[in-house]
Amino acid sequence: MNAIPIVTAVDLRRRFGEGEAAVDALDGVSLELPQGAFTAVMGPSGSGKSTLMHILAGLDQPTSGSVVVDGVELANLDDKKLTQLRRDKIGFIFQSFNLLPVLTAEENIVLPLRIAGAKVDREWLETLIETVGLGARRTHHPSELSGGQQQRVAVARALISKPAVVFADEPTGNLDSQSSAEVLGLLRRSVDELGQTVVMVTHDAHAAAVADRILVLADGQIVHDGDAGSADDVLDLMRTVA
Ligand SMILES: Nc1ncnc2c1ncn2[C@@H]1O[C@H](COP(=O)(O)OP(=O)(O)OP(=O)(O)O)[C@@H](O)[C@H]1O
Repeated sequence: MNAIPIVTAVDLRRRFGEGEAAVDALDGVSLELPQGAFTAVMGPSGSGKSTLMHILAGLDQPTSGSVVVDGVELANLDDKKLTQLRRDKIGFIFQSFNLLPVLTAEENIVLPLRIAGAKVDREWLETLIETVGLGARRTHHPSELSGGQQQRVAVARALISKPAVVFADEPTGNLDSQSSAEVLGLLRRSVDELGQTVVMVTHDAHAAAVADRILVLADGQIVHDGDAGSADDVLDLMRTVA
């Protein structure tokens, strides 16, 4: 594993609300995500997983603490520069696919580049379409695709700009087990074959076992950080720490 951190967070705190109603969603989280690693983030509902992802991806600001993505301190960026950084360096995959229904699979994949006014690297597009196994369905619209196929389009869309890091928030949450396995296999290959850095929130031990490393959050703090191991190892881990 390459040791260069693509994402570094130091003492992140995020408080929602004020006074007696205040919730500390993150309560002092520090971490480094090395390049070319697949990290799963687990933990009980309400432990701060989504809040952490949103802050690492520049979608939400911490109450205190710092985030550096690919050498850039997010707190130093104005809105325009932050939007640009998210566009250039970060890919997202959501539970609900978030594809545009009026666009074909291929048009959805290249949409981030079109929005940015950036040129489409045709060779890379072909590689991605091939890798995600959508060659025969590139002109289909999302309504003509299965959930698994839609999520594969979303994975290709997240990778099209060759981002420094891909954040996936429960990417298999809406999929059956076979489609889940396909999407997880795809994320795994993006790490192994393309050197992609991937961070994935999941509740599923089988999904987490595909990662290299597992972070477990509880009450806004990291309570475990270690190698992923097998699905049974992950289940044991969740029983003991969360
Ligand atoms: N916008 C908000 N306003 C107020 N409280 C919030 C907000 N977002 C999150 N919280 C609170 O912060 C805590 C952490 O929420 P978060 O969504 O990060 O947890 P999670 O681990 O992702 O949960 P889940 O697994 O259910 O998605 C929770 O107590 C939640 O109610």
